[in-house]
Amino acid sequence: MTDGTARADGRAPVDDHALAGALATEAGRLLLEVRDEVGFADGRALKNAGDLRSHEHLMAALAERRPGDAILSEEGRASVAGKRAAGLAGAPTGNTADADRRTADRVWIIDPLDGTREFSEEGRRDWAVHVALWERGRLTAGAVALPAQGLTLRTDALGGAVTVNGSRESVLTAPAPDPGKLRIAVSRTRPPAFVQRLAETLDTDVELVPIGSAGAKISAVLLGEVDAYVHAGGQYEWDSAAPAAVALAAGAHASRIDGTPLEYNREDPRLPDILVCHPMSASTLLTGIRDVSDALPSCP
Ligand SMILES: Nc1ncnc2c1ncn2[C@@H]1O[C@H](COP(=O)(O)O)[C@@H](OP(=O)(O)O)[C@H]1O
Ligand SMILES: [Mg+2]
Repeated sequence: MTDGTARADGRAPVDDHALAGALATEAGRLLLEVRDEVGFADGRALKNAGDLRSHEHLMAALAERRPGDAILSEEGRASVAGKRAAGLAGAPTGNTADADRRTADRVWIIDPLDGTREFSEEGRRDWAVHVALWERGRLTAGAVALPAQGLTLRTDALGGAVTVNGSRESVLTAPAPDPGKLRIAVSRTRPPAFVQRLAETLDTDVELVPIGSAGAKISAVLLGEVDAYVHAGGQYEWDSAAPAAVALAAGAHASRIDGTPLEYNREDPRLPDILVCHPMSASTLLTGIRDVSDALPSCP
């Protein structure tokens, strides 16, 4: 879908891929400003300001550019609205009602600030903005901005993916791993307990690489900085929708850790585990995960 041809505001029509990329990049720029304005002395204040500013920017931009679409944002849930209204920041704009979202044809699934903890730590670059589009059962577009790295990774209208660095765009293809070696990205703060056992089980040299943010970890796989991302124990649709959309478009494997597909726009947004890697590594990792069998997901 595009904006249409004749726009009163003179803006050129933009496809969903370019729109996702532009919105994630813009929100990322705002987040860099928030870091400068608020500073790092009060981590909680910085996290709250970042979450809210990015959320409000994305909600307003989507309402303007795609007014008929539903939205599921981490920060637009009723539970978050209550918490924020009670605090300093004021209540955020709410998501589309669940019943309407569940029957909508087009749903934007957004995480205004993924890796909130890392965002609040001076010098860290592993945090992201996620903007994904789900249409009638599948992810059709997605963008992950890595503002502190000056990059946005996004899907494109040809069914592939690109890396955007300022005005430069280059084709993004998931790189194959070097033989005999596997660098597995894990959460810095909540690495799944079984991953160490998995590393010992595999018949290859495994290095576990702690990185913050699901979007930054999946981007690291796509940029060849690591070879896989394994997570279990808890996560939500907004944590993985946009990076999974980009990963699949870039030719990577992205699934639950039992190999079943990642599913989005469900009634319950919990999506607790994920594996992203090059397709060449998928069966080794899925088999290894199955062998350390208590790792298999407790599906919500
Ligand atoms: N066990 C868990 N339960 C719920 N959310 C989790 C989780 N582990 C990771 N996440 C979420 O997944 C994202 C990436 O986490 P991590 O950096 O630890 O890998 C974070 O999103 P947010 O930063 O948007 O809250 C984090 O909250
Ligand atoms: Mg998140």
